[in-house]
Amino acid sequence: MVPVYLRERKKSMTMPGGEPTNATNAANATNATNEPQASSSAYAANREDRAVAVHLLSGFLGSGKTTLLNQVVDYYKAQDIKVAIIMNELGDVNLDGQFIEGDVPMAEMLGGCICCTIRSDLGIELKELIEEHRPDVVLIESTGAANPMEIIDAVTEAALLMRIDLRTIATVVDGPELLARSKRGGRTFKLMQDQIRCATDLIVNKADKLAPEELVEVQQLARELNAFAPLTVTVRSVIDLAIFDPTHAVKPGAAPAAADGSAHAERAHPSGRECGPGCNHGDHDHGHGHAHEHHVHDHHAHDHDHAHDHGDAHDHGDAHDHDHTHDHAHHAHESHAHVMTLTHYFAGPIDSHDFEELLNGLPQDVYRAKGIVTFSDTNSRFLFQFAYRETEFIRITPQGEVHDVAVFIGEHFNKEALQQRLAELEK
Ligand SMILES: Nc1nc2c(ncn2[C@@H]2O[C@H](COP(=O)(O)OP(=O)(O)OP(=O)(O)O)[C@@H](O)[C@H]2O)c(=O)[nH]1
Repeated sequence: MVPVYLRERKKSMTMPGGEPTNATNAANATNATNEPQASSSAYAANREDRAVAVHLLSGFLGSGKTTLLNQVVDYYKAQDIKVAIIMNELGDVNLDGQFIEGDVPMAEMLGGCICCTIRSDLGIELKELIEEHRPDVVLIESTGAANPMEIIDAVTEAALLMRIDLRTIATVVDGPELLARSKRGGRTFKLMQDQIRCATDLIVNKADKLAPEELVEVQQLARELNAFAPLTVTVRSVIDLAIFDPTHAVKPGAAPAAADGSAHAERAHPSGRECGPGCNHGDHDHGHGHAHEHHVHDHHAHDHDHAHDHGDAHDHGDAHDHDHTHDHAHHAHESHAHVMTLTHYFAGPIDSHDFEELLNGLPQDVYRAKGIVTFSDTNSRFLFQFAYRETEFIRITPQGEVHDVAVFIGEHFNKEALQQRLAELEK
């Protein structure tokens, strides 16, 4: 048995697209070619005078955030726009970051989630990154388990310390997974809903895995949660990257024109753009420049709204959080405290068939895994990606020292049993 996909790693992480559905074709047909805008070089020349644009990439585990991030990085590099990255992983290793080219400054925030356990570090990381590297743009890729509202808070708080401008909250929606979770309910579905509500831009990804009628259903679901954000249906997160263009003007205190050219209402998001009705920041009246002063006083209101925001009858995870003095970080953590990780470092090469068998037999509760493995039978190293029962193997030739490691993410799975199975592979 040969691994499902074997592909040579390209220099960039951008993946080739799958077979798009008709709907995706239609959506992508409206996309621009992602050619740099003419004014970008002039923009780069004036970098000392401006606030640093910050874009947040949100979306559930394995939805396609890194796939998007790699495209955005390439887009910036082609325009001489200096980009820096903050990558946050629940596990102890940053596998995605290993394939970002070395000249892109990157801060790794590992072993916790920036929306709760290491939230206070985000401002520090941002400040250090900006002071040291003076980027034009910072991309923040949060963990898929993060509640974006908390990250928005952290970024806007950081704006008290430095000139930054939160422009975009792009939420990548795993189309098939959203659909499946919408039938089951539960905390993960609630988290996905929060991520959609807070988006200024919605990217409904993995359209290649949806039948046309399912695609319609997913779009309706997303639209019910967030009627304002421009929505693009994608395969491999391929979108019109103009929303990330730093010359893409954002009028202070108001939503800019959408990527599709439509106008937005005046209700202000911390990014200056529009978000869904359940996103508490819609009520904050944040605008660029003066938004942040108001923000720190609004935490009680935020907690209050968030705690009462139970669209999901099955979800009792936050039910006790009605106490307004409740700690912010703890509160955020409640929304994904059920998500757990296991990081395993391999002692040596393993058999590819045995490993594939292990992945295929993972319990349903493990919904994401990724890592680097060396196969004894193929004598090559591979990056593997396992997202919702689908596995990809990509042949890699890492530069420098890279460990063989696997990170598993899921809910209440039996860590010991999995650890034992992994150990057996090494025998
Ligand atoms: N079939 C299909 N697979 C996709 C698509 N987009 C991304 N993938 C695959 O889904 C897996 C996860 O993609 P990533 O971009 O790493 O997802 P992520 O959101 O960054 O994942 P985390 O960092 O773990 O939260 C990878 O194997 C991708 O190649 C898509 O449109 N269709």
